[in-house]
Amino acid sequence: MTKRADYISWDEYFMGVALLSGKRSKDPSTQVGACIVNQQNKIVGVGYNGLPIGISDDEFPWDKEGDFLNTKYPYVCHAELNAILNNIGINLEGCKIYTALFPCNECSKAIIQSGIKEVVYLSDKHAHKESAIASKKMLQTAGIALRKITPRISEVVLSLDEKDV
Ligand SMILES: O=c1ccn([C@H]2C[C@H](O)[C@@H](COP(=O)(O)O)O2)c(=O)[nH]1
Ligand SMILES: [Zn+2]
Repeated sequence: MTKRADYISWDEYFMGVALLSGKRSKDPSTQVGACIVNQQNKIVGVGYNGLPIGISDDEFPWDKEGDFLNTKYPYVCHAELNAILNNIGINLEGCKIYTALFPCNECSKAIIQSGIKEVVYLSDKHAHKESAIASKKMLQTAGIALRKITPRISEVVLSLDEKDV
């Protein structure tokens, strides 16, 4: 037998893990997942956007508009920050972070401080916002590589049917 040719690339694998993690998010508008990978291509942290531990995602708002305190924005812990905080207890110096959405300025501060050296992202849908502009400025000044990926495949289908294993 010859080996499979249609296996997914490292980028597709790690972005896929980030996206799968994002499926845990309760945010009705934007589900973000992030996956941190070390220099040996080992996953060392994952996260998604969600409320901090102990804060009920049924009691706090998920609205985007209205009075600030009645929106999700002051409460949600972002995917990239969660991935950093959830890491397996190592120094993240030299790691890469895969994230579905280009990190905001607050996540970028945490990325820089943690020693992560590359940000790999899929969507930059908030590029026009001041937070994204500030974020790029900080990441570029800090010498962090930014790479938008365009996967060869548009989806990865996962069957949970035991017969497909
Ligand atoms: O760096 C980021 C930026 C945003 N998020 C999360 C925070 C929110 O839950 C959504 C953004 O909501 P919109 O409805 O698109 O404004 O994404 C994140 O995890 N990381
Ligand atoms: Zn953020």
